[in-house]
Amino acid sequence: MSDLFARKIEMEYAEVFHYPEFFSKKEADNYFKNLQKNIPWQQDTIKVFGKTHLQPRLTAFFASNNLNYSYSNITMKPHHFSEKLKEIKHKIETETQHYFTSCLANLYRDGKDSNGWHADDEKELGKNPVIASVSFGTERVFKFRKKEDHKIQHKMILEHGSLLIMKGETQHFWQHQIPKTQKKIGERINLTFRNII
Ligand SMILES: O=C(O)CCC(=O)C(=O)O
Ligand SMILES: [Fe+2]
Repeated sequence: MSDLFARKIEMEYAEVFHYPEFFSKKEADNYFKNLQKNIPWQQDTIKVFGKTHLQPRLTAFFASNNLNYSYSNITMKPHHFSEKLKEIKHKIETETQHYFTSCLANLYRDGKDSNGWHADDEKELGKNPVIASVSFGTERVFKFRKKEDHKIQHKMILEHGSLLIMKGETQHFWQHQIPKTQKKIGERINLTFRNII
């Protein structure tokens, strides 16, 4: 383990760790530019209460196996990991000693793009999934709320170059979201590494 600073977030029935400077500013700038340009971003349609909508962000899915990832009525087929994505994955694996097969990438184009309340609790992620979430570009608010009492919330900022680890029972007890904002803001790229078996 290196001497990277991490803090454990004080939330009950959760194991959440935040590394605000997992990548240096320079590394994060380079990754942002590369990923923005080279990821094959797509915008999917999702069905909510029988109505179809465009998803409020762009996404792409990568895996080292050929397993699809399905959520919100979407099934994503994996692309192969690029060398840059492999580099990022390797650094996270070395630091955390958790290993990942897959990565869901999100591009939030501006403050109107968002990710609604959900838990990453799909069966194919296993019982207590470890999810490693890296952020590049404009910082955004990230919120948790307790599944059994939506008034119990925890709010944090995910900075350029930061890493957030969610593990243990977090997905059983908490949902998370990236809310929309009225602010005039730029793009943010998020990579969530997962183990899909
Ligand atoms: O953009 C983020 O930080 C969160 C992404 C997320 O929760 C997801 O893709 O499941
Ligand atoms: Fe999520």
